[in-house]
Amino acid sequence: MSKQIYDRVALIGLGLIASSMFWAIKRAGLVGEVTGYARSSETRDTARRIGLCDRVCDSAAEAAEGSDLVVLCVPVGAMESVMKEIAPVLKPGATISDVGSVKRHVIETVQPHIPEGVHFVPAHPLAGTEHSGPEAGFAELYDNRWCLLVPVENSDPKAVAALRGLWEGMGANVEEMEADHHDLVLAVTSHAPHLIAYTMVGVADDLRRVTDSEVIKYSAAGFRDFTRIAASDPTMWRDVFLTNKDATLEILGRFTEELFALQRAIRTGDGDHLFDYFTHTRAIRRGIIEAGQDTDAPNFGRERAKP
Ligand SMILES: NC(=O)c1ccc[n+]([C@@H]2O[C@H](COP(=O)([O-])OP(=O)(O)OC[C@H]3O[C@@H](n4cnc5c(N)ncnc54)[C@H](O)[C@@H]3O)[C@@H](O)[C@H]2O)c1
Ligand SMILES: O=C(O)C(=O)C[C@]1(C(=O)O)C=C[C@@H](O)C=C1
Repeated sequence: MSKQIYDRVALIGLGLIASSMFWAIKRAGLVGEVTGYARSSETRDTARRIGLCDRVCDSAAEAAEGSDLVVLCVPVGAMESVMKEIAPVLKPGATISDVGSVKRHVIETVQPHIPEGVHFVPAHPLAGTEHSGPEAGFAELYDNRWCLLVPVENSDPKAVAALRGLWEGMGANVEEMEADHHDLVLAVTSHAPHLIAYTMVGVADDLRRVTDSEVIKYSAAGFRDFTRIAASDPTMWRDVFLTNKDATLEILGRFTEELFALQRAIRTGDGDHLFDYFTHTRAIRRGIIEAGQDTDAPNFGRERAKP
């Protein structure tokens, strides 16, 4: 039985996420033809050179025309303008999806431009690395990782089912989630942690210790992890914070309160507070492991598997 889910899929924006999708799609033979478009001619040239996409097009509209599924893989702040550009060429019955890290903003800016008869099923794969661009992708990125589908009101069940099939075929575990809830959950699990990592590395640099070779040489795993995360793409993360403002600010507010409490405990020598707090957080980590939910990037850094 054929595993093919769509005849033609267009990937708009050929970076880490789109290139990983392409290799994963090819690995499993999920799509007849994959077209692709990126804004810069340099990226399009690179894509052609490494065989990323069956056909690399010179405009988003050319890539989207005739496609059964178009996936917007650009930074969240660029989704609306791409959607406006491709809207006139979409074929009736096609599905528009995206991979943006924020969902409410994407729905508010993209949905108004979806033509009558075209389906819209936003999505977000919870997998990535600090690398970006067309050469950063690899087929295993989504293996055993979550992909959240965030259907809008009146999303066509068949369009949702087909997209679910595509993500499952790429190796992901799929669940559905409501947009505001998604944005709050991601503010806790991804957005605030990234901001904290950016800050920590910035603070260390202020102290002129990051570039000190001894600090790098002897830095413990915790700080190394911060520097990895703080190397993530500036455009992508600028857009995430500007478009998930409320949830991120709420979580950062709570974070600051907890931090102040810990700061006070250190200043006043309140060892009980510190011990109880760390005992509580250790129990959370152990609970995650016992529930089999440890998502420590098992696929980070693997070689890209060519189709
Ligand atoms: N990197 C991650 O860890 C991760 C994880 C999940 C979801 N996402 C989301 O996926 C999307 C893409 O992220 P990525 O990591 O692949 O980024 P990336 O920087 O690797 O790639 C983005 C691509 O989009 C192109 N682009 C930017 N603006 C464009 C425009 N206006 N028109 C056409 N192309 C344009 C860039 O040239 C680049 O090729 C973002 O919305 C991001 O929030 C990222
Ligand atoms: O593994 C990483 O480097 C990531 O930052 C991936 C990560 C995350 O925070 O978990 C980053 C952004 C996303 O939208 C989804 C996944």
